[in-house]
Amino acid sequence: MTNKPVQSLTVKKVSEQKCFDGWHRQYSHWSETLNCEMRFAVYLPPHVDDGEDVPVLYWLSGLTCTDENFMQKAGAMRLASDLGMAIVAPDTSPRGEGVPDDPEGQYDLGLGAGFYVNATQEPWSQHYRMYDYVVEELPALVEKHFPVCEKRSISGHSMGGHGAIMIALRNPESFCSVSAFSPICHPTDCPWGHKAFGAYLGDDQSAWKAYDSVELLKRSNVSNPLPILVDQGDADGFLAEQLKPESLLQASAEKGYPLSLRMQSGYDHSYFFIASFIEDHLHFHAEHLRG
Ligand SMILES: N[C@@H](CCC(=O)N[C@@H](CS)C(=O)NCC(=O)O)C(=O)O
Repeated sequence: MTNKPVQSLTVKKVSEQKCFDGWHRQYSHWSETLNCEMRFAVYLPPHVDDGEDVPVLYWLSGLTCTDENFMQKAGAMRLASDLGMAIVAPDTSPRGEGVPDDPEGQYDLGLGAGFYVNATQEPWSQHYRMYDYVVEELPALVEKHFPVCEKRSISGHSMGGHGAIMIALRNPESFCSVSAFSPICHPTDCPWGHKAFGAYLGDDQSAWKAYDSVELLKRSNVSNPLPILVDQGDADGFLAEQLKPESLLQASAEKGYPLSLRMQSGYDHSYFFIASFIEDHLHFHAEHLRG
């Protein structure tokens, strides 16, 4: 049994490294939303040591990741330090004893595969509420414990790219900009989405649409659109079957919603691709966070 702490919204520092004059830290905390102990990572630029409140970029990772993949592989911290931007990277699912996993042990359901939705089906619904965690609990924790201002942007990769675009389209007032690498653009129309949404949300596919970026874009308000930047490698092995950026592009064209989709020649699905373009994304967000 997990020991549930009496006080919510408390955090415990579990690691700390100085990096480009700022700090990379990991924190653990009890999540009321996910009903388990969680860990997240934060990069704080040197500006916070001078008493400045900084804007935050939330980063959502893909299948199999934890809070560590982005921080260790993307190479984002040098520029985040220069730009005075904090980065917060949560885990990709609830974790720990009593949290169910895919009965078949596959990587694309259960642990490491929360898909940023609120599960409604057994056995998932007690813990798999990553939508509420990212939209509500995590920002509340971050804004309570770190010297950040209320300016937020969001980005992510693959399953996390789906999470970033979907969450931003559902909460446009909460973010200044959104970007994604290789996002799962249309989860209601690909095998990863069918497997996860079927398990977490049930067989009624009308319930899936609330978490599908293409469906959300079709229904979005274009009068004040959020800036969206998407990078996609054309040598990505998941592109045709799972990612479907052409569906997002078509919805944005039909709706008249501005979207910048850049196809990048020769790049695959890995963090080598993310590392190659992360600085463009940080500059993009910095521009909109400043505005
Ligand atoms: N090839 C992986 C598929 C999962 C995958 O490619 N995960 C991506 C996100 S969808 C990732 O970022 N992996 C971790 C890493 O590269 O550090 C597998 O079969 O386990």
